[in-house]
Amino acid sequence: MSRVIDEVQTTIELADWSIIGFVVRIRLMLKKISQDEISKEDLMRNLEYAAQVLETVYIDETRRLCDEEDELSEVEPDAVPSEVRDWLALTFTRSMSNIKRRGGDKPKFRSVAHAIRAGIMVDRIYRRMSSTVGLHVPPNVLLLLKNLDDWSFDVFSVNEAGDGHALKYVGYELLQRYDLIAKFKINTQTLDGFLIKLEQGYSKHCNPYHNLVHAADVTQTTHHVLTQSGLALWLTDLEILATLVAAMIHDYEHTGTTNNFHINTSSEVALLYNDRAVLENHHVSAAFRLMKDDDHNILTSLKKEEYRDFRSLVIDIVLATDMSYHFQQIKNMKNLLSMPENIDKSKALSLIVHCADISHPAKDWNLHFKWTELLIEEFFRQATFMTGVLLQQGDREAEMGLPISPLCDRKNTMVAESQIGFIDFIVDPSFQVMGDMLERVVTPLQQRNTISEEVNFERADKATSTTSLTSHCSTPSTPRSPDSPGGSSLALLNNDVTA
Ligand SMILES: Nc1nc2c(ncn2[C@@H]2O[C@H](COP(=O)(O)O)[C@@H](O)[C@H]2O)c(=O)[nH]1
Ligand SMILES: [Mg+2]
Ligand SMILES: [Zn+2]
Repeated sequence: MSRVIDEVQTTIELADWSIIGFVVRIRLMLKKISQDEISKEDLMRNLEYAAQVLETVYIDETRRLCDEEDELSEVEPDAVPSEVRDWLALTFTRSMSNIKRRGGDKPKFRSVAHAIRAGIMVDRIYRRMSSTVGLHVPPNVLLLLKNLDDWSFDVFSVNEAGDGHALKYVGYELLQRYDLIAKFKINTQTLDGFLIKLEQGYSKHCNPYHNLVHAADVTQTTHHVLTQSGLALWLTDLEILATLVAAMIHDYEHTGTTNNFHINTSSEVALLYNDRAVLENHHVSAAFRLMKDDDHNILTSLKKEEYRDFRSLVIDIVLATDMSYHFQQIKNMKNLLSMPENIDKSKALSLIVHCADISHPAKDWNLHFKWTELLIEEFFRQATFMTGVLLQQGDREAEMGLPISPLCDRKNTMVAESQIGFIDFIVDPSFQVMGDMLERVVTPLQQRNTISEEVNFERADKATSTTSLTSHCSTPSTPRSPDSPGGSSLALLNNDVTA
């Protein structure tokens, strides 16, 4: 048996890459089919490729083994799972019979043994590949994820359909759509572990609002802005990864209490971070600590410099979600926009995530209403960080002789009025500035893109009169494809974008 395994191992090494490519293609196809995203031509091309790989592997394997003794007795057919056996029957039987017919012989028992060995080989490869192939996403979640590009994407439904794993599914799907899992060689098991740990951190304090659903919501909204504005087209993969990860972790291990509450009660974290951006410092620090574990380190393929840039951008973005920095942030961006200088990349991305963080009042009424109820509930019933006793923050503040925080007094809070204030003074101005910033950054790039495309069209027209027209629109509805431009996106923003 061990000799058979050794042989299979050798074959795996020889056939590894073509089979890996084949398995990945099959998995991708399955996913695309389930999402109705594959054309007939693509499907046929991929099936043709799969058939070629299988035939080549089979023929090589058969040739290599044709002089050996029949070793079926050494192979345990039970070791081959039924799906693999079914698949073998469908795929290999015809090739085998063709080969046999060519030789004029009857099919030999040995061929069956080879087929079973090939089955074991594929099964082993599949098992090894399971750490790099996709996570299992339930079909009803997949269906909902079709709307992932929408402004009013219903993250609550995804959470429900996904058994409370909205962050895992939204996070995974987005990294997949931008092809970041492949580009940064992120091991799927590690990613799974990382996302699960994030979800656990978000669930630590049972917050009605600052939980994993909010993190998924902010990540999806960030994605919407990046893609619908066209900004993603000019970002590097590393910058997109950093922005999405920053959105995912931006409230990690939120205590369900405000920064002011931490400061007023001299909590451990307030002492640790000297009353400055207390929660935000904790979110980002705890998340990087998590990513230091081998089992949760999704950044293993990053070079030293890449890691440094990634870390710096994530820290900037998360710290900028501190609401006490809001007015300063808006003022700084307005100043930048009034000057001809380039827009700083980290400031642009920080503003996008900050806007995503306060975006629910700009979404469908049902979503906004739900978020508001949850936030108000959290303001009312704050679990204390230090004692674990469930009390209203307002009650605790009264008990401790502290002034009661705005919106934390269940009896005296006027929800509608305070929401109008929040929308008029915080949300609306933020979105105005973000719109101006996006216009300033994206428009010149779009113009340049259109001009260069027109030049290309003219050239192409001269070369051939049958050139088909393609879209000039540079605002994508889905993330850019792996081979679209973007190698030095933010360098472009920094160096080239002026008023
Ligand atoms: N009064 C309201 N405040 C809101 C609402 N939605 C969000 N917020 C505030 O913004 C911050 C966002 O930062 P986060 O990282 O903590 O999520 C949040 O804490 C609230 O203070 C709202 O509808 N009304
Ligand atoms: Mg926060
Ligand atoms: Zn938040």
